Amino acid sequence: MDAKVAQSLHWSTWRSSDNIVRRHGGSLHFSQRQSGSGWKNFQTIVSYDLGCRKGWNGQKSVVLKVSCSSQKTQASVLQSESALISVDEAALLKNKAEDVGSLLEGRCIYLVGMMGSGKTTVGRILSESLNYSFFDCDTLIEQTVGGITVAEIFKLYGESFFRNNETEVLQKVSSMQRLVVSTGGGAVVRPINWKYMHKGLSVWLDVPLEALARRIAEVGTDSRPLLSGESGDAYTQAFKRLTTLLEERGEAYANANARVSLEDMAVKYGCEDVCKLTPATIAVEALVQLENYLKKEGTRLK
Ligand SMILES: Nc1ncnc2c1ncn2[C@@H]1O[C@H](COP(=O)(O)OP(=O)(O)OP(=O)(O)O)[C@@H](O)[C@H]1O
Ligand SMILES: O=C(O)C1=C[C@@H](O)[C@@H](O)[C@H](O)C1
Repeated sequence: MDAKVAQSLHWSTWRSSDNIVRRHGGSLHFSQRQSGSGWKNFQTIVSYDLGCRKGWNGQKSVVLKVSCSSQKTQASVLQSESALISVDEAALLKNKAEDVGSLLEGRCIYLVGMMGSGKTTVGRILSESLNYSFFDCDTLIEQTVGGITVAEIFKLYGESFFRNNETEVLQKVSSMQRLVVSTGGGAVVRPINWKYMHKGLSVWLDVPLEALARRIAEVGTDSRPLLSGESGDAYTQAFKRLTTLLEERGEAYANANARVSLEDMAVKYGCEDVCKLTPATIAVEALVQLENYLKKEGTRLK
C-alpha cells in the first residue's frame, strides 16, 4: 500500500459484555472510483459485530461493535475482488449467477476482447460469483515458457512462438470444467483457438477504442509488445495501434457467443463515460448476455 496516498480512518465503539449469548458479524465493502479512467481500489470497509447480552433482569439487549476503515490499496491487489463490489452489485451478481450457473452445466467461460478491455478484472469477479476458478492465458503462457513476461517472449522468440503457446494453453484449458478464462487479446485470430473456445462459452467485452487507449496509457505500453512502434504520447500510440488491430480483428471477436457492449451499457445506464461502468456491473451484464444466449440455445435444441 502506498503510504503517501493511504488514508486510514478508524473508529469503533464497543460496549463490552460479560454474557454474550449469540454473535453475528460481518463486513460491508464499498468501492469508490478515483479520477482518471482506471479502476482504482479505493475501499471503505464497515465491519460489524452483533452480540446479544442478558441484563441483570434477564432481559436481552443488543451489543453492536462497528468499525469503519477507508484505505487505498494497490491496483494489483484484485484477488479479493468481492471487496470492491457494492452491496447492491453483489446482490445482483449473486442472483444472476444463480440463474446462469444452472444453465452452464459446468462449461468454461472464455472472455475475449482487445487489450485492456477488462477481461482479467471482470473475469475474476465473474469466476467468484459463479464459484468457478479463474485462469489468465497470458499468465499461463508466461509460466509455460519459464517465468518470463509476454513482452520478453515476443522479444526473444517472436510472435508466432507466443501464438503457438497460446494455442497449446487453450487446448489444455478446454479439457477442463468450471473455469472463467481471460484470453489474450489476439487469441481470436486463429480459427483453431475457436475450436477450443467453442467447447465452452465465450463473451466479447466490446470497449470503445478511446476508452481502451486511455486505460492503457495510464499504465504505459511497455508490457504490451504489439503497441510499441508508433510516435506520440502513450495515449496516441495506443490509440493508433489499437485502431489497426481492431480493424484486423473486429470480425474475429464477433465469433463469441455473447457480446457485452460498453457503449450500449452506457446508454442503458445513462452514463456519459464508459469508464464509469464498474467491473461488477459489466460482470452482471456478461451474465445477462450469456443467459440470453443459453436460453436461445435451449430453445433451438428442443
Ligand atoms: N470497468 C472498468 N473501468 C475502468 N477501468 C477498468 C475497468 N475494467 C478494467 N479497468 C482497468 O483497465 C486496465 C486493463 O484491465 P484488464 O487487465 O482487466 O484488461 P485485460 O482485458 O485483461 O487486458 P490484457 O488483455 O491486456 O491483459 C486495468 O488498469 C484495469 O484496472
Ligand atoms: O492483443 C494481442 O495480440 C495481445 C494481447 C495480450 O493479452 C497478450 O496476449 C499479447 O500482448 C498479445
